[in-house]
Amino acid sequence: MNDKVIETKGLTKRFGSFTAVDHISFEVVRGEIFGFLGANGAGKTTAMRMLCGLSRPTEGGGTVAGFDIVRQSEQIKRNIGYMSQRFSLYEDLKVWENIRLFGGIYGMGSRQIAEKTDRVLRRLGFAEERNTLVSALPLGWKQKLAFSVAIFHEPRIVFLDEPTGGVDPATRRQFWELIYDASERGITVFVTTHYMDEAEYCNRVSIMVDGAIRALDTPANLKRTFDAPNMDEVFHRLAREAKRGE
Ligand SMILES: Nc1ncnc2c1ncn2[C@@H]1O[C@H](COP(=O)(O)OP(=O)(O)OP(=O)(O)O)[C@@H](O)[C@H]1O
Repeated sequence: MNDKVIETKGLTKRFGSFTAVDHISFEVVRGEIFGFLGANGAGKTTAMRMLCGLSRPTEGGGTVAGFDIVRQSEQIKRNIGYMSQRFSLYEDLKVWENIRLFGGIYGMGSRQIAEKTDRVLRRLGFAEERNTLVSALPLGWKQKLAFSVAIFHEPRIVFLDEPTGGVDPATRRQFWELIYDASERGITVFVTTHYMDEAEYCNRVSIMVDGAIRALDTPANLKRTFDAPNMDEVFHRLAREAKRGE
């Protein structure tokens, strides 16, 4: 089995004469937690949309979960998980209804969904909240539920776009315990974040500056290379090079 869950070569996106993503090439392997960092406007969302089969590269290409991002974008959409702060759960549906809905979208049968729902709710400590409307849950709980829903169909990879925006460090750590669980089960996690404590939790981190990948390594190696005490310092040193304003 191919251990590479993402492989890109020269992946590029231009909007007119503006190059939003500029020839990025990298690989991510099975079970890896890969942090995708960059200042506002660096090109993260544009790159992630291409990886998810939602936007066609202008040049270059790659594979995700074994599928070609240009020719097999439909298969990619069915075989990945996705969660963002902006798009996740339906607030006016109950906890179990959200799970059923997303399980169905990803093609799971009702029997399978029902069995797995119990397991997932128990694991989250949410068994009592099964019939609660999502709108009534605290933000940190919503995020944990949204993550569990995104991986409910056991995709090979889950894309997380700033999944923990707006929550305190203690709740973020609980969220990351779920990420580690998923990674131990072999699910690859591709995560964008603006929180540098989260960057420290990743196996490897890439930092984009003006559309290009400027650094890519483990947090420990990045700190050594840039002679910095923490990822915050590494990030700001590179982000300062950016020509694109906020
Ligand atoms: N559809 C589009 N048409 C023209 N320019 C675009 C389009 N989408 C993105 N851009 C530009 O491409 C650049 C990269 O944007 P992108 O949203 O990928 O950055 P980002 O790193 O995700 O930033 P943020 O952290 O703010 O979400 C920005 O300068 C943005 O204005």
